[in-house]
Amino acid sequence: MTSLFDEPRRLPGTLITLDGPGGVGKSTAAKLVAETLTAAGVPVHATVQPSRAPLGELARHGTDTFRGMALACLCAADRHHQLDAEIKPALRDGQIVICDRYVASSLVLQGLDGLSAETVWQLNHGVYRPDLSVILNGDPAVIDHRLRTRGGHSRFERAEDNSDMESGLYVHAVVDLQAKGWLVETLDCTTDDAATIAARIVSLIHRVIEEKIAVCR
Ligand SMILES: Nc1ncnc2c1ncn2[C@@H]1O[C@H](COP(=O)(O)OP(=O)(O)O)[C@@H](O)[C@H]1O
Ligand SMILES: Cc1cn([C@H]2C[C@H](O)[C@@H](COP(=O)(O)OP(=O)(O)O)O2)c(=O)[nH]c1=O
Repeated sequence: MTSLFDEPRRLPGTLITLDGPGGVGKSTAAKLVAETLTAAGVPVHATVQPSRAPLGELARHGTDTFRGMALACLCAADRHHQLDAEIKPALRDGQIVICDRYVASSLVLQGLDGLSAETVWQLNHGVYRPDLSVILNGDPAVIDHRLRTRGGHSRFERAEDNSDMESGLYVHAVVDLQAKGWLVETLDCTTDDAATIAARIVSLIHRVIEEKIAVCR
């Protein structure tokens, strides 16, 4: 599908995305990672998908209304707009952008609605490839316990078998992303606490930045 010709120009900043089943600990980890990097004096822009712009809020609060292709288009449109309006400007500015959910979430959630991966990739054609895509996953029973304790935020998260389904689909999404040339790291979040998970993500980010600097030398 996507040829190298379509690959958007790389920007000075670093895009790190976090995806994984609802309740696995993405938002908690994203917050801790941003706090750790900020405390170390690193310029960080923390953001979420769907975005906090009107289109994103429509998707976030509209999972009972919008399904299938409609929700897929809404999330993809919000992602393209957020890239242009918010993420790429921060990357041009040299910042580290930590994005809670990205294309892997669409592969999994829109997949749960019956869309093929090919359709999801078509709608996401030309999106900026992250410098690192982190997938948080783990034992579905543990993730389900966290999710039920916190409470489901969407139609997907309220489904009884959500953790089983999402956890399995993220394993497929990793293979798909890697086949597209994306750098992906999966972290098992079954037993480690949130601070440990965040520290592991921070060290992955440092490694990615060091490799970028080495390539520029
Ligand atoms: N590593 C962890 N171990 C145990 N509980 C966690 C961990 N990470 C997050 N939690 C808790 O699990 C729940 C879901 O976390 P959250 O960050 O909201 O998940 P997500 O953003 O992936 O839906 C929250 O109550 C949070 O405090
Ligand atoms: C990013 C994304 C979100 N969504 C939908 C389903 C998600 O549950 C919903 C909201 O995201 P979610 O991360 O659950 O929001 P929050 O935890 O902040 O309430 O948006 C998709 O369907 N596809 C996507 O690619």
